[in-house]
Amino acid sequence: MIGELLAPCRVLPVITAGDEAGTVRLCRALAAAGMRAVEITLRTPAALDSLRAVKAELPQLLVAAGTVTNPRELDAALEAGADILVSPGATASLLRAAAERRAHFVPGVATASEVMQGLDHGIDTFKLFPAAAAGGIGLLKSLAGPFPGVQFCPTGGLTADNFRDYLALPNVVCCGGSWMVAPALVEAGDWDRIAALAADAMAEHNHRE
Ligand SMILES: O=C(O)C(=O)C[C@H](O)[C@H](O)COP(=O)(O)O
Repeated sequence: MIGELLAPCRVLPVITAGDEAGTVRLCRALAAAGMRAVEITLRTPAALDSLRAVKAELPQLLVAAGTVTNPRELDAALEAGADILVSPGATASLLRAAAERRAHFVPGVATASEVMQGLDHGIDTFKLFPAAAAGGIGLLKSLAGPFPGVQFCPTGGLTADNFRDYLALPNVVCCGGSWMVAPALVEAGDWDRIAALAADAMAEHNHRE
């Protein structure tokens, strides 16, 4: 189910929200360039209000809350209207809370044991985090053996140059990354570059469909 939501998104831009208006503007540019989903990390004071504003202004955009690290944040993100909850990790309390709320939860994993803990809670789609540092393409290929039904959204260390190599793997449902919303681009208001990187992320190239 969550895999069906994520597959058409291809790339999930990981946004650190500065303020509501700026985040809406950024998300509008990403949507205009063809992106279908964004992840707004709960790392800044403006994150939840920004998420709420993006949901109100751009209802067609799938909005994930990122950096959800405990059940309190999970509830706050759901209350703000998040469609999906993404975490860098997979604690027992988060897995339990997400199951109780029947939320679309994508826990972060980097090992086989963490995947198995998620499977025990009925989860089959995970964020691989930190993807590049944890083993990247080689780790994903290795995990495909014991976990044939499991899909990953690798995030952390992906770039405009390598994300297609990740997307081409059969067990990768989509990729996460901040390269098209890098703070330097956002602060400089380089909307053309942001739009070009976003459009490139959505271009088909060699992605399996
Ligand atoms: O806070 C989270 O939940 C995260 O997802 C951590 C990082 O922001 C992403 O992994 C993006 O990483 P980069 O694309 O390497 O910038």
